[in-house]
Amino acid sequence: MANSNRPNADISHVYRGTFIHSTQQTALQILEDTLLGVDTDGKIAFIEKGAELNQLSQIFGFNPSEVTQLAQHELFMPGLVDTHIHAPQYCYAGTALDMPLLQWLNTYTFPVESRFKDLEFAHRVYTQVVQRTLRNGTTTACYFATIHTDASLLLGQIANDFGQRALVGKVCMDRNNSVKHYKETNQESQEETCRWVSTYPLVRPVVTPRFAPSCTGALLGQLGAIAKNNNLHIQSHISENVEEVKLVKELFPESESYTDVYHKYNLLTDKTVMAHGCYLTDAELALFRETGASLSHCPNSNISLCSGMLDVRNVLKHKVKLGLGTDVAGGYSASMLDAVRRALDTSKVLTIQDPEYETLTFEEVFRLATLGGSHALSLDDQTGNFEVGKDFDALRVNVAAAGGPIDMIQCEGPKVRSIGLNECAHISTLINKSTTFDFSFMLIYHHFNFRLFWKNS
Ligand SMILES: Nc1nc2[nH]cnc2c(=O)[nH]1
Ligand SMILES: [Zn+2]
Repeated sequence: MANSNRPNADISHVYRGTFIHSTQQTALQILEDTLLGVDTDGKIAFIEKGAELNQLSQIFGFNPSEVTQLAQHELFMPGLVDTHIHAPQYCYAGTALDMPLLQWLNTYTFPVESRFKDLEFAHRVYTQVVQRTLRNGTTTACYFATIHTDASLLLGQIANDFGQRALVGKVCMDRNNSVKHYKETNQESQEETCRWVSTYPLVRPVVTPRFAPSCTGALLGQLGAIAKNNNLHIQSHISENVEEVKLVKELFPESESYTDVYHKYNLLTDKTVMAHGCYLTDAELALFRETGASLSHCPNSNISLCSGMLDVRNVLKHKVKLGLGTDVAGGYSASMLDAVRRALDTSKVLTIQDPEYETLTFEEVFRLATLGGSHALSLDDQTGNFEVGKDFDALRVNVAAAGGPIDMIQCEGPKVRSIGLNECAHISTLINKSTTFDFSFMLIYHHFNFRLFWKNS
């Protein structure tokens, strides 16, 4: 039995069945007939083989008859981590994808985001995005809100009330020549960020310069200082599209690169997550690695806005922390399962272009959507996989749920070793491996209290 267990913990729940997750060493580990104990604080107290039941029940003082046994077609996997999503943009997700980034921001995004001054409207949209992402299995989300502090506070409150682990950023921008009413003065942005940081009650605040073109150097420097003085997370966008990279060169001629702009203003730290990075050079990736900053790969958005394709293999080679993001509404789907599929698609397109290119495996992308995301957000001490001491933040998956998206086909054949389910709805004992998946979920969280959500939605 592993000596990392915590025998003094008070156990509130014990589950027995199949657990799948990622570790640093193994992209997808399948633990069959496994026992996992959760303590009264919602933390994992032990994870052991089913055969150890009697011994564990004595050490931890629980009754073996109270163990929750998963059915044959059920499994637990870690909650999905969306490392980059714009909560206000959920209200137009799936529309308005007919322009490249900078025109798209000016034409659709800024006018819509300016409406979030209206708290009633914000409440409606933010409730919907939190509920929807939870239903899709996102138990941790790193949100951009808008420039409005009170509406951003509301988003944090709503995520907390529904039990979603959230990082939330009040967007900062003191530069906007196209939609002039949707920006702050430098002083407002600074003062409101400080108010945001100090009044934020529950969920973690993130310092959020929208991206370099929306901020003056002065504001970037002030935000870097606020993050440093309060040891805060930072999020922004980088090198998403060619025109944007060119614009940054013009706006910040003294900087060596886009990455250098953020670095100069102390915005690249081991608590920074930057979305996209499609056009980063190897030297810029090395700077990410050096500073401990991470990237959020948002493949749906990159394709939908015709921005580019991230070479994930190269990012991994540079040992830069990497998670997946939906980037709603540049990405049209609020589902991390979609992000998994699009990440695989993009990788395969890169292989079509260059047959030597080492395509990502399903297992690697599963890891990006779970452990990779928690690592990218510096939350890997709390979530991302099933390790003793982490929160039990899990999805209970029933692949045979009545009315669910998957048909079970029983036939003779090799045992399924890989949890890769096809959207066209087969998991059969003949399919050894496939690339995409769709689940019937039951979400179980223990990170605040025991909460049970949307059964099989
Ligand atoms: N995809 C995307 N890129 C951005 N760059 C700056 N703002 C945005 C945004 O809202 N979405
Ligand atoms: Zn974005």
